[in-house]
Amino acid sequence: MVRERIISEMWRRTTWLPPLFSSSKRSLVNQIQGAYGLRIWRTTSSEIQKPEEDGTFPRGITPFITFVLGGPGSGKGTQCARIVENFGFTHLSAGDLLRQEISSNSENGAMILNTIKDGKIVPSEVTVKLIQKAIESSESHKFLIDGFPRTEENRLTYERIIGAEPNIVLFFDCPPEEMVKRVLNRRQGRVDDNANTVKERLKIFRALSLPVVNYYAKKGKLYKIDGTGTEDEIFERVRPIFAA
Ligand SMILES: Nc1ncnc2c1ncn2[C@@H]1O[C@H](COP(=O)(O)OP(=O)(O)OP(=O)(O)O)[C@@H](O)[C@H]1O
Ligand SMILES: O=c1ccn([C@@H]2O[C@H](COP(=O)(O)O)[C@@H](O)[C@H]2O)c(=O)[nH]1
Ligand SMILES: [Mg+2]
Repeated sequence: MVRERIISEMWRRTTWLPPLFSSSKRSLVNQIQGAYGLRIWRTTSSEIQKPEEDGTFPRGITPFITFVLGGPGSGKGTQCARIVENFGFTHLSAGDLLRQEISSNSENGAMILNTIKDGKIVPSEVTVKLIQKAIESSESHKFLIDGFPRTEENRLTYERIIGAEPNIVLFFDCPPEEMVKRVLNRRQGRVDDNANTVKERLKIFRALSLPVVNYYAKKGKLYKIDGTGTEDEIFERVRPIFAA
C-alpha cells in the first residue's frame, strides 16, 4: 500500500514539468534535445550510431527514442498513430515486428506464434534484434517503440545490444476492465485477443512490465497518461509532451 502510494506520487511528479524545463514554452521533447545537446532531427544520415564507451555518438548523431508502455488494450497503438500523424515519428510496434516474423515463416516464427498465443514474452534477444534492424534500416531519427520493454530483462538486453537508453517513456494507465473490454472488441483477428490469453497478458503486465514502468519513473523519464476517455481526449493529454 505504502509502496503503491510512493510510486503513484512519483508518477504524478513525472507528469509535471521537471524544474530544468519549467520556465520555457518549448515542448518537452525539444527541451530534452537542447538540454543534452542532441542534434537529431536535422540530420540527413540514415545510420543509427552506437555510442562510444564514453557515451558520445559518432558525428553527434543519435536517434530520439520514446518507449510507449501500457497494458494490453491500453491504447498504445492508437495513440502512436496520432503521434506519427501529428509529429512525424516512426512507429515501431514490437508486437507487429514479431507478427511479421510469423508471417514471413522465419526460423523463429513458430516459437513466436506459440509465445504470443500463450500471452508470454518472446526471448529478449529475438525482439531486440528485430527492433535494431528496424531502426538501422530506417531514415528516421525519431522513433516510438511501442510495447517494449515488457520486462526488466528486455530492458537490460536492449541497453546491452543497442547501447543506449530511451529519451522519454510514455505510460498509458488504464483500468484492467477497460483494457479487457477493448481487447475483446478489437476484432482484428489477433490470436491473443481472447479471454484466456488476455488474462495471462494482464498477469504478466502486472508482474513483469510494471517494474519497468517504475524503473523509468524513478529515473524521471516517465510520462504517465490517463488512458481513459475518448481517443481524442487521450491525445490531448499526449500532445503537450511533443508540441512545439
Ligand atoms: N480511448 C479509447 N476508447 C475506446 N476504445 C479504444 C480507445 N483507444 C483505443 N481503443 C480501441 O481499443 C483497442 C485496443 O487499442 P490499441 O490496439 O491501440 O491498444 P494497445 O495498447 O496497442 O494493445 P496491445 O498491447 O494489445 O497491442 C482497439 O480496437 C482500439 O481501436
Ligand atoms: O516486446 C515484446 C512485445 C510483444 N511480445 C509478444 O507479442 C504479444 C503482442 O504484443 P502487442 O504489443 O500487444 O502487440 C505480447 O503479448 C507478447 O506475447 C513480446 O513477447 N515482447
Ligand atoms: Mg498494440
